Amino acid sequence: MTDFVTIVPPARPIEGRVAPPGSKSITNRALLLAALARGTSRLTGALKSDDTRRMVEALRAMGVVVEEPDATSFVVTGTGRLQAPAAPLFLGNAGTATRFLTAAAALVEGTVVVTGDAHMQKRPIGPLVAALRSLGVAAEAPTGCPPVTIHGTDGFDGERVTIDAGLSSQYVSALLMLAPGGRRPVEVALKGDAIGARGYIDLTCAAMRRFGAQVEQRDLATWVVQPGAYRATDLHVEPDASAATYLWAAEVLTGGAIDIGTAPEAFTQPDAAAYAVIRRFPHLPPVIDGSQMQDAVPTLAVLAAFNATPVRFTGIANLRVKECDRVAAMATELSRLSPGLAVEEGDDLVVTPAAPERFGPARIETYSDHRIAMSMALAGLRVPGVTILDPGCVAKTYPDYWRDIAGLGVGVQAGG
Ligand SMILES: O=C(O)C1=C[C@@H](OP(=O)(O)O)[C@@H](O)[C@H](O)C1
Ligand SMILES: C=C(OP(=O)(O)O)C(=O)O
Repeated sequence: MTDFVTIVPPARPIEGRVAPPGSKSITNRALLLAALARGTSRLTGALKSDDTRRMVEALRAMGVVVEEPDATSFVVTGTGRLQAPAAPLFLGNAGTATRFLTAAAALVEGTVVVTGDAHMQKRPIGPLVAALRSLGVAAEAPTGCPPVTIHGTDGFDGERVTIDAGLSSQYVSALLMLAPGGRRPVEVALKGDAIGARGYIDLTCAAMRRFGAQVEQRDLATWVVQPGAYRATDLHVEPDASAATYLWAAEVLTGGAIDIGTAPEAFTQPDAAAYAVIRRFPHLPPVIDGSQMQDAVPTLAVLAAFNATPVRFTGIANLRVKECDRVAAMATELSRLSPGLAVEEGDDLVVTPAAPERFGPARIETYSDHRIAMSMALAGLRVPGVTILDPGCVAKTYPDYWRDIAGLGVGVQAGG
């Protein structure tokens, strides 16, 4: 990939068809559950990107057979057990793979080291490690972030675990997917009932049920999972809702019409809730609670820059522990387009739109964060001379992003 791309504002509204890739969240859940099941599962419509490749490589390192018959399918054959890997599992900056495999490592007989790149080594995992220990799993993460060492014993005896999911809902998903491997029913309880992106827990429960697990939600903060083996199954993965937000936003920013092949209400992922907000552009509400559609916040923040009135984003404190500190990154990068366009206020992001003549060309830092790259490129649909540095970082979840928007008639000039 080139060092940068410069976006050329389209002369006309963008019209056309493009299908976003498969859901990262569902693909990585399904890959793990298929690997834990005995037998062969076929996943179609799946995402193939850095994050899912990390998961696949880790599963292969634990003895799971994963075949790739075509560009969107995985055929996963498990034996019902994961083997201890010969080397640390390196998971790049894939939060889902890192958190889900840290918990699943309790089902291995032997030691597993879960680690990732420099960014991942700054993303907290302490609450998940503490929860595993309370279930009787020997695990340690001396820095509170990966690397994590787990001494698996092919199961665990604990029956109740309380988890502080304030920093990441992925801790809850990881524990839930591990839970059927326990020797007794397991109750997973939230410390407090506040949790960002509750919809990801629903996605986890749906995937678990699809693979034959019995999981029941008792109340807003408690789930009970019965012990039992996962069953191999075939699954068609729906498109990625977070990826869809860029296309929905491109549509309203240019007054165009983009057919993404899936109706907004057909998605089961939480970020699909962003559609209703996006359709209100240029009259976005003055306060947007981003807690239940976190990965869509960078997209919405770019739209806010061209809105009729200012927008405050609340409920986004945990965006600071994503691939980068997204609250700081969006404030800094939006303000390159027009000084003072976005500011941090506590953990909120406040975007105050500027008049069109006050926007100027800018080189946008992306901090190895696919969502900063993909969202800030949308500003280039309105502002001439928006250059996105390190455009290859989109490969984390949407490797064909630049090709797809170019296919809609947007000028994407590669350089470097
Ligand atoms: O469970 C999932 O698939 C995800 C949960 C969210 O993370 P957190 O739970 O860490 O907020 C989201 O940001 C991430 O992209 C995917
Ligand atoms: C936060 C994200 O990813 P993850 O936590 O899975 O690395 C994301 O895709 O925006």
